[in-house]
Amino acid sequence: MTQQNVVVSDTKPRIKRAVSVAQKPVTVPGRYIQYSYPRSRRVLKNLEINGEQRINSWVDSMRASSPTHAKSTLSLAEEQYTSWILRHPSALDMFEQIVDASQGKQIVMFLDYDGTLSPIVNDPDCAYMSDSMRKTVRNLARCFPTSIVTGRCIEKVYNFVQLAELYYAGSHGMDIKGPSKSFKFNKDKKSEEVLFQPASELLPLIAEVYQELVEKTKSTVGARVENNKFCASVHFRCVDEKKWSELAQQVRSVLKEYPKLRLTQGRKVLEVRPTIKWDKGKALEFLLQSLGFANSSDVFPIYIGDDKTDEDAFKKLIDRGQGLGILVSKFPKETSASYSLQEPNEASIISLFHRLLHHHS
Ligand SMILES: O=P(O)(O)OC[C@H]1O[C@H](O[C@H]2O[C@H](CO)[C@@H](O)[C@H](O)[C@H]2O)[C@H](O)[C@@H](O)[C@@H]1O
Repeated sequence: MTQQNVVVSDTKPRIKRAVSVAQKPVTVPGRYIQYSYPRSRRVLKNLEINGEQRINSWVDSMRASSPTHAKSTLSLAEEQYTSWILRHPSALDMFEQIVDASQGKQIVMFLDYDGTLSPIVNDPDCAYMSDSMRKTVRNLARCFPTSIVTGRCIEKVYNFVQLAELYYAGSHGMDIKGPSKSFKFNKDKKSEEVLFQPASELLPLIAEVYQELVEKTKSTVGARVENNKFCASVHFRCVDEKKWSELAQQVRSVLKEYPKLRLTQGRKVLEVRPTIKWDKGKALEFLLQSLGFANSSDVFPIYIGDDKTDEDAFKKLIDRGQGLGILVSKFPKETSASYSLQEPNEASIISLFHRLLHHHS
């Protein structure tokens, strides 16, 4: 089994790493500065580590994030929060700078779903988006090409979002669809067709591993496996913390038979996905290309996300030297996003969207 990016957990205030890493400023068009982590650190983060060791460290990191453990690090969190927020200031506080940087450029919006457009809840089937968020995203899509980029499969996320005018990149970007031809940003005017499925030949394999994961984990109370078409998600949120190691081992024991699949970590979830080099960052690039901005310097992509998997998109923006990433997080976290938005995310995200719309009108 190969593994990458198995690093972040849900609520853990990862202060020490977040503030101790020396960041290198990267100038981007506009008046502000983005920060990126030194290459050696990025390479280090992506090193594949022995599976067993990795699973143990992941479970340890989840334990440390549970409320009882988190209390002991709270004062540290408070102390160091100020330092983190200086590096990743609130996108609302920096709104004028964002507007200045995007001047004369086409803003293109990329939005993660869970934890960004909808609150994190125990039951993944109940992660509803509010009507006010839907209305605001609809308005946003009238002004700027807008995509949902999510770990969920397109069908599920569409049921929540219900906006036909958006682009959707489901299964961590492995299933990309465009909006119907009636919408103005669909330049090709080809309606609702599949734009890209880079791992389509692995569909039967994912279906098979999903069934095996269901079977293997059924004895663990609270465990849940979600079929996300090109990925499968094993949820830990409702499992007794004492059983997390056991559940992680169950997942690992299934995965070791599937060299074409790998494991990544999200918020109290392990995600099984193809080993192909495709992620939310690649999906962002693909969508920009589909929109006709492949080599354009007149585009300003804004990506908003809350999760480890969104970091690939934040990094892609830094590599392109365009636009900016906004991390939705209550706690300081190691991130390649330039700015932050804090929970309750709905209020702050809607407020940011309203300000963008107001400025555009
Ligand atoms: O890329 P995203 O849109 O952020 O999707 C990532 C995963 O999100 C969902 O799980 C997360 O949200 C659930 C509902 O709030 C929560 O119960 C779970 O603990 C979180 O990990 C979704 O269920 C997964 O399939 C997505 O891959």
